[in-house]
Amino acid sequence: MSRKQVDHDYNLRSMSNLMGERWKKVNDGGERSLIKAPSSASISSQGASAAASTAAAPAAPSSSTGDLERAARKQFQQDVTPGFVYVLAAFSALGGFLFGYDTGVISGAMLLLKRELDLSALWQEVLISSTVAAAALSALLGGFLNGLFGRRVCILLASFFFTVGGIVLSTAPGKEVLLAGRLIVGVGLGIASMTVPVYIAEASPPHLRGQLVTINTLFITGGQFTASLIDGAFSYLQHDGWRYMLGLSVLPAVLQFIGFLFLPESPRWLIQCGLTQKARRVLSQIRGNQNIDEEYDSIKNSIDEEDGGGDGPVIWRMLSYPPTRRALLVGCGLQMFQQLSGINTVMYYSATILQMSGVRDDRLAIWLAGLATLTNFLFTLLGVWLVERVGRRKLTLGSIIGTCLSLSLLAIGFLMSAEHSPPVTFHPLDPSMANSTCSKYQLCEPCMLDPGCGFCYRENGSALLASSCVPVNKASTEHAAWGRCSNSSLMKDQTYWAYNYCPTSFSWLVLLGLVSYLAAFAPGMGPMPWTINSEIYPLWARSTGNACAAGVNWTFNILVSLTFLHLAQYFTYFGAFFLYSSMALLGFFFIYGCLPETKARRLEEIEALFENQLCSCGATDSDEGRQVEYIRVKGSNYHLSDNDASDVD
Ligand SMILES: O[C@H]1[C@H](O)[C@@H](O)[C@H](O)[C@@H](O)[C@H]1O
Repeated sequence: MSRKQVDHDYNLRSMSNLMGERWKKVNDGGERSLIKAPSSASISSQGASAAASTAAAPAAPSSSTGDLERAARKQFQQDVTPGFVYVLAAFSALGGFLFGYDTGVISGAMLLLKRELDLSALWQEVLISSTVAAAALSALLGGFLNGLFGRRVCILLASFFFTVGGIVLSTAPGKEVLLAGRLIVGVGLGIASMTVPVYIAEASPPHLRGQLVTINTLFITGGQFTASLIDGAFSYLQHDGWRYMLGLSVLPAVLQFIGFLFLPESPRWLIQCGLTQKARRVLSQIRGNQNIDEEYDSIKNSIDEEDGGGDGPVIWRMLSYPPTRRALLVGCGLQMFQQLSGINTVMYYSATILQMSGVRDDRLAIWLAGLATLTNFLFTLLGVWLVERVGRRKLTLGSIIGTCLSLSLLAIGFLMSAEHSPPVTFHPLDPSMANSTCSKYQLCEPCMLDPGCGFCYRENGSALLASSCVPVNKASTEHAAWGRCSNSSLMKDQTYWAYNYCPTSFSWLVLLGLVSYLAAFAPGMGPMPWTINSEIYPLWARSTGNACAAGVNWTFNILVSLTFLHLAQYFTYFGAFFLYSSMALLGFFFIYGCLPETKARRLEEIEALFENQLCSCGATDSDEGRQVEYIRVKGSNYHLSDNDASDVD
């Protein structure tokens, strides 16, 4: 957009972003657009004086309002967002894709791995959780690396780790090397998960920031969906199928690495490092050679004004400076509640839920579980669409309340299934005469919840016949240790082995709960914790804040996954899902009270939103977006780069 055009047109959008900071001086004559100032404490006084002048100003004649609207429309058409920022976001979000792929693919790969490498339950657990544990630690380290080397180098580093990890995994001769590969991938995951949202947020124009950062979560769920397809496809390859599953991640990783050799560093990080000329060049490149004076000055000024909260390590300064302390609490709280709402348990458990609903074939259940990842993906797309329309706060609140309700539905579904649990009617004798606890159970429910037992039954129409509770085969949970269900060739005549579910006529309720859970969680609670964290910290605290929040996400991820089966064993599935539902309810109150709206604000404005006491947001729920009002403007040469703050009279 040329400077000349700016001289003669009104850029409402830019003004909307600017007016939170100051009123622009204009010449005599014509009309003036007034965007209500944000209502945070620091800016409200300006807003108040402006409102007073609005009230005093005579209403603009409708023809002038029409001119203003036409001018604004014209400006919007000219002010198209350059495509480069989308390219940049897409290449960065490949990090999100790898996040989703690498966390999702392991469940399918494990089915083959445990057979081929004869893995014990402990090794399976170690291989699955090592990646998440490594991610938790490296996310924390990522904060330090981000500050030191910049976002671009960190993304290059993450894609390097993903590539090396993928190669190690696909060529691993044994479980020890597999573990090394999983750890390497985990390091990449941690760094990518905290860097990518920050990089996208710092490069995006304010009106698109939420949408572009949310695309990263869309890529995460896209990665999870792709992983479930690849798992399904390669599960037919009994030999070495897992090598392809785990190795395919190398492709997007290499693509991202090559892309980032050409993509620029974040302009905000460059300014922070004093590389101002380079920052200008990069900003201009990202904005498609539009006039960047005003944006550059605004970033530069706010960085110059930042005092960084005093001396000492960044985390200490963040904790001792109230606005960043509050932002950190909100950011980490959001990530914690995201995981405590049980997303990864629900996703992991979807195959079993489907088996409860009558899908008896294991492979079909794996394919259908892909439907759950597809639902998660599609509803994240809805989040991308909604985030700039309804704002982060409303989206997150709506999502968590839906999540809470659908978790209750899931819990009720499990409760009804347990209440109508089929009885054990047949007590076969253990050939080894060992005294198994399984023979004690009178119902399917407690039998299925005991990790050592499973339910073996015959089905005739809707009737269950000769149902027994027998010990599970220690080497594979797919079979019983002995008897009718010990061998697939014996499991004919409609004889089924249910290891972690019970046949039930209430499965539709559970299925309904699963679908509504994903539909509610995916647009808000899935992406918003990442999106909001990328924008709530001032630049000096951004890497550290995101590192801590990502660390909290990964830590609670592992905590929830590792405790689920124990929870289910002690409190039943009903208890476990009811607990997640209560956590979501707590999360609702936390978000209602503490999360301010950050939509359309400049990153540099957002610190002011945390100046008030924590948990005062619910009381001032009005702080959502800006309103456009009209008053008379004197003259039409409002200038974007005119930074003098002598204000409108
Ligand atoms: O935001 C993501 C997303 O919602 C994923 O589906 C989930 O697996 C991750 O744990 C979460 O951080």
